[in-house]
Amino acid sequence: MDFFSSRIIQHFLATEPAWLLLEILLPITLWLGAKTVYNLYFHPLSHLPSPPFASVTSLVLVYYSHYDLRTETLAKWHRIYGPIVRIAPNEVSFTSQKAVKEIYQDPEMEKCIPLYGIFQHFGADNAFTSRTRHEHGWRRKGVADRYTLTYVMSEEEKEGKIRRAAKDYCAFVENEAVPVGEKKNSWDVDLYAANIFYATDNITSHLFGEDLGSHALRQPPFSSTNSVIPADADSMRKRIFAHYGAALRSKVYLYVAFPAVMNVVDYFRKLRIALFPVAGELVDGLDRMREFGWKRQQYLKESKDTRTVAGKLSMLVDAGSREWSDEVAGSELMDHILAGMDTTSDTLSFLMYHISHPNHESIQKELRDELRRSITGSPYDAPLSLIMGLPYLSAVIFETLRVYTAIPVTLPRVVTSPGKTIDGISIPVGTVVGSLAKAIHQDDDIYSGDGQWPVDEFLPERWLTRKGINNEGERIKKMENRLWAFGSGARGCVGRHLAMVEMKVLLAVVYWTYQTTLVPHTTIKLPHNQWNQRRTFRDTLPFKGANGILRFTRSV
Ligand code: HEM
Repeated sequence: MDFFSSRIIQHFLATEPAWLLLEILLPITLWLGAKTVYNLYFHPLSHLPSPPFASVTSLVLVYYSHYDLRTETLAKWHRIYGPIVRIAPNEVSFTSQKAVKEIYQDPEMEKCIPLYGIFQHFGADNAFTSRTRHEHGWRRKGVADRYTLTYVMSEEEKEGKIRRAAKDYCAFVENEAVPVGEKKNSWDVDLYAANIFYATDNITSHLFGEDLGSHALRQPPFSSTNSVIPADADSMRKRIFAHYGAALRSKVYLYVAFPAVMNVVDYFRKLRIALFPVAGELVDGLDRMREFGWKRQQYLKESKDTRTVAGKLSMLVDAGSREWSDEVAGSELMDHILAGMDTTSDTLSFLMYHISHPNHESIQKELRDELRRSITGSPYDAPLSLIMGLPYLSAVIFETLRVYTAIPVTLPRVVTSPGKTIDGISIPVGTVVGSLAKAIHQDDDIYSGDGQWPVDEFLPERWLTRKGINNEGERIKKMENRLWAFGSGARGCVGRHLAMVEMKVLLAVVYWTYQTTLVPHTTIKLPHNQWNQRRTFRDTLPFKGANGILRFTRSV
């Protein structure tokens, strides 16, 4: 070793700097050149269409991701290059229905780790982060029965928790938002706050029961000496605002582009958690939510109320099953909290913002007319089945999920079995493949109604049956089947029915009661920076630079 290093040092001292530089740069250049030639001409994916440089280096995608342009760029590439695009040397994006089926319904496809690993909690995987179908299947089975449409509907019909949360929402608007004018019928509302409080109260009450829910919209209805039950709504609100840390989540693209490097980063993250379990994670805003979930789960172990998701999981832990432990159950519950907060509230925010714009007044009017026509008494007491069946309300939500998909990005999977073909193309083991809702939802054949409704416009009427035209039911069924806002296959969204019930109930109550409009100028200072910080809002909102305030005026 000494001999070797002294030879290197001698060589280093004896060589002209220019030559030295050449000696270093030449092998690097040759290596890069060889890799470029390989990627362009000899790689098994080299025959696929690809934008300039994308098939040579992942840095092209990293560049677009860094500037929040990845999703838009991929959708554009698909428009130019067709349904199969090689978007990086080792990554292919697909949009056809056949491909989506072959990727997301194939149990041998694995989740792209370490990307999904960053959603682990308490050092444990959950259904969402599980890599293989074996790791995923039993976790999903443990919770799935608490999220079927029948279960969600019958719980709501019996308990009315979601409708109570909608009532809390209106109380929040009228008691806590900023009043406008003298008439006492108009309020300027921090839309992000109202919607995320609503979504969080709902998912936490579904997971832990109403008493142990987050109570962010209204003060807890009772005083309690139990430290698990929040003493006031304010502390919960602060927790919610802080949950979306800048942390690793905003850099997810690095996990796909540089898995080896991110594996090292991940190793140290896991080491920290292993050394300091639970408390080791209490380092950012998200950890305060973790603390919230963990405490409730521990508390619920005593109550044995198996109607809630947490109660059901406690039962599985108690039953001594090999797989379920406190940490695994905690990780699952925590994932549901996070998965149920932003997605549902962002969708609501996009929708409400869109229909509050002066150009889209007619959509809001049509929605209100339908609600006023159909719901005769108080909207809080309207039968759930009536709300769920309203065609225009459904159409507006479907169109929002299509145009402003809360998760519009690629859902990456890794090919693990040799001989895999997708859309007729043979894909080597180790390739990252995926699809993205943003591109799928632009499918002209499915969504344009033979050119009547351009796919890049927000037109709820595409979801309604036209009079005097045959096969309208079939046309709409096809659109619903192609709608990919909730993903698909065994790993598609488990909470989709809960989300749909929450959204329909809130929109029915709000648009029965109020008219909402944009507020171009406001002096209100928001107690959070979500409108600037979050990629979803920065990229997706129809009104970039939106101030986040919506005016609610009681309808006469
Ligand atoms: C509008 C609202 C929602 C949207 C757009 C949405 C979207 C999605 C999507 C696209 C996936 C698939 C991710 C992937 O394959 O990588 C997913 C998975 C998931 N979602 Fe949702 N979601 C919503 C609401 C909810 C709610 C309310 C919950 C409450 C529990 C929830 C829980 C989950 C879970 C646990 C998974 C992982 C499922 C698994 O891997 O087995 N989501 N969601």
